[in-house]
Amino acid sequence: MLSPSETKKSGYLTMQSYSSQGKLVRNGEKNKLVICIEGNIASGKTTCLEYFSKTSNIEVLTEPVSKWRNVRGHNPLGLMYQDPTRWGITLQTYIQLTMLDQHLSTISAPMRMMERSIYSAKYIFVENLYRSGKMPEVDFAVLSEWFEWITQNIAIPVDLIVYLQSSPQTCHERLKERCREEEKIIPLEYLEAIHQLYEDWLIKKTSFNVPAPVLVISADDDLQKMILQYEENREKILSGSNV
Ligand SMILES: Nc1ncnc2c1ncn2[C@@H]1O[C@H](COP(=O)(O)OP(=O)(O)O)[C@@H](O)[C@H]1O
Ligand SMILES: O=c1ccn([C@H]2C[C@H](O)[C@@H](COP(=O)(O)O)O2)c(=O)[nH]1
Repeated sequence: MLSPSETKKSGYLTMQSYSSQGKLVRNGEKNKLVICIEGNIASGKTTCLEYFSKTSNIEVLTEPVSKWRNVRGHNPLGLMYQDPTRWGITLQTYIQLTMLDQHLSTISAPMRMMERSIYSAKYIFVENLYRSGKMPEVDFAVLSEWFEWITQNIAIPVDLIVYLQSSPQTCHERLKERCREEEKIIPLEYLEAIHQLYEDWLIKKTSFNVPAPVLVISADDDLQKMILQYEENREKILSGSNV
């Protein structure tokens, strides 16, 4: 066990020490803001991040989808959509790892905006697979044990969640337009289930712990109107506040 003053170096997980709550924390990044952009598939998260990436002093991290489509020559994202019962745990284990990797990576600017989080991977996507009967109970139990160990032992600070709230119909249209090969088989009902889980988590706050204040932005508008909304909310977002 490390004492509070000790640090450990292991690749990118450098300079960690135990905080007063007994969690591993990253040193030297306490004053940096972390904003997570959350929302349904194709709600416009990447487009939003692209817009804010033009602002100086912001580091933008998009979801590592290319890794999820190619890990050592395998495509766990595609496999999951083809056979969720068999491959759901494979994809979600890898997503949990890659999201943890992003949360723990060194922040290169005063502020980080990142796409989704380790929290939505578990509370939305794993939960959806399990509730829809497509993830065996043992797979859900193993993933849950991993998630609980991680969140109980490692500090994963988030200062603000920006929720791009969109109708499942809008997302379905945009998803068809984007035309990602693996996602061609996603039916509207899948997006409706993801939407409901997001609403219960971030709006009703009835399902799981919400790790940060939530700023809700309606995301059904066209791009021009979205930019107006981003400008209206710029100050709140950049100060990490929802009021
Ligand atoms: N406000 C918008 N109006 C119309 N199309 C949009 C809008 N925002 C994004 N798109 C398009 O919808 C698709 C999904 O957007 P994207 O930003 O990739 O979503 P996400 O990252 O949430 O999955 C892309 O083809 C993108 O160009
Ligand atoms: O935990 C997760 C996170 C994402 N996915 C899937 C959903 C989409 O097909 C892609 C990327 O999501 P975007 O909303 O387009 O960024 O990954 C998942 O299955 N599980």
